[in-house]
Amino acid sequence: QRNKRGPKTWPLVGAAIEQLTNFDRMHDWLVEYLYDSRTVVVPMPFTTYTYIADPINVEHVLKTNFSNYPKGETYHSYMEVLLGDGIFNSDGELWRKQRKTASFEFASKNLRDFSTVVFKEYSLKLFSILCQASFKDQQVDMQELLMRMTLDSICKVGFGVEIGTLAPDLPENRFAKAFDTANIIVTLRFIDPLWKMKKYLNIGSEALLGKSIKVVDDFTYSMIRRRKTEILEAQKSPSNNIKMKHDILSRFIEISDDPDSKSTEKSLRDIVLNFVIAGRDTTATTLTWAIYMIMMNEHVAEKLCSELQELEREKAEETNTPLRQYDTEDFKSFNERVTQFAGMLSYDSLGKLHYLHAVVTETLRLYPAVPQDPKGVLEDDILPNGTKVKAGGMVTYVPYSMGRMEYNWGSDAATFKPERWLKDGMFQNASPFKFTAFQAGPRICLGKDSAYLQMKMAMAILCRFYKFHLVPNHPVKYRMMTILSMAHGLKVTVSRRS
Ligand code: HEM
Repeated sequence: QRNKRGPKTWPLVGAAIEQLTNFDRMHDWLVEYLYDSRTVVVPMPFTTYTYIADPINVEHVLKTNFSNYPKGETYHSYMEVLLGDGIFNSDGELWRKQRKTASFEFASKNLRDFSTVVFKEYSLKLFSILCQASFKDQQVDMQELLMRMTLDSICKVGFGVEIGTLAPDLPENRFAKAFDTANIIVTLRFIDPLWKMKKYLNIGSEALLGKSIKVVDDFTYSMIRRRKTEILEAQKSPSNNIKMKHDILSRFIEISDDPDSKSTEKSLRDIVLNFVIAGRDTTATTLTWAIYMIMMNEHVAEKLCSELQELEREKAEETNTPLRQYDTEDFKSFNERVTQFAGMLSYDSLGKLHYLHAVVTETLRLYPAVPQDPKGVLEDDILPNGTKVKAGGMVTYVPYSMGRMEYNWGSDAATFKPERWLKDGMFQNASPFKFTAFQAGPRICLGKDSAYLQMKMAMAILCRFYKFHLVPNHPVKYRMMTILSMAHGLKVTVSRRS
């Protein structure tokens, strides 16, 4: 096999041995192969995985021959217990219908306005926790805090409910804990060959999964019932002036054919949980890597802070309101000033922060929250570069590798350089088939704009007023999961900026 590109293969087991021995560093293992050849074929026992990093092949799989590359039955059966038949976990007509309705809802101004208020509120809660830590000189785990922030936010936007995991004493919440446990266990099914047996016998991780799903379901169904009652009351007595809610669940109840029907409860449950799963870890993980990137690149942190100060000055001038003086040693004046700054942040003003947009996008190029994304193959096909793929195999586009390839980004591909996204100071998009952090084609991420809104809100508030410092010797590496989270969290100390 000396002249062959790709991992070493053996009879029967294919390349499984090399892949398993590199499991913990699999994303970088793929980078090494995809660097030499843009497509890597990895034969495994009973199937073949084809990994692709060339935008031409990616476009073929995600768009041109989209119908040949569904999520597939395996993915559906592993995830069904948590995601049901929600948008994330369905193909064909079932997916198409949900996509249409959800796209319409996501474009709504009401949802956007409501999300902006929620994202600001929770970014400020995180700000307060960091403020306490900075005065007490305490270390914090940014990843844990950001996970709490995005969970609280998506529960508010998704169900219209406060679950409060970001309260100052960082309480545990039954739903949050059960949701996290369920999410981890279904993900582990992909590498645990014994999960079906454990499920049948109701033992170990599968028994715990069953219990966690029950907690998640009880909570979700009680929310659905509560919202339905509120909506029916509001519809019955419009004169009472009961305000209609803008959370995703309420919107879907309102548009369902018969809001009172029991049959819609399961699909409503699936809709909401699919949004929680799609939007929570992805956003928190990206924010965690973004904080890490600005810590490692001080000039970026400074440039970002300058852009935020510039916005502050402009807004103060526009509204003829002087900026409040503050003293970083004085808790009260420091907090009053951040409240003033937060008041200046709206959907429109965040839209003007081109450097911040570039910082977040550059983070996603090198640390995409979904580092690889496999698709099933329905029928034999030939990719544009001539690679043959067989029905029943898997084709995986690999955003983590794609972002690091010189053939995609030039000789400085490995460097964190937000400027690559700017032309005359304005953010310029790249082709979604080259920058694939949000996928591309008909199934491109539906929450992209919402995610940017939340990430920019949080980054603006935090990076204007804090400097982050990595705790010495804290190991930063990814955990091998479907989401690119940090294996040991991100331990930092925080200092206040004048
Ligand atoms: C940085 C943040 C985010 C990233 C990197 C991201 C990335 C992705 C990716 C790669 C997919 C395709 C997944 C697949 O093929 O299974 C996807 C799909 C999706 N995302 Fe996001 N996402 C983010 C945030 C969000 C948010 C905040 C929401 C909603 C609140 C959301 C909603 C969705 C939905 C509904 C889909 C399924 C679309 C479909 O299958 O038609 N995402 N996202």
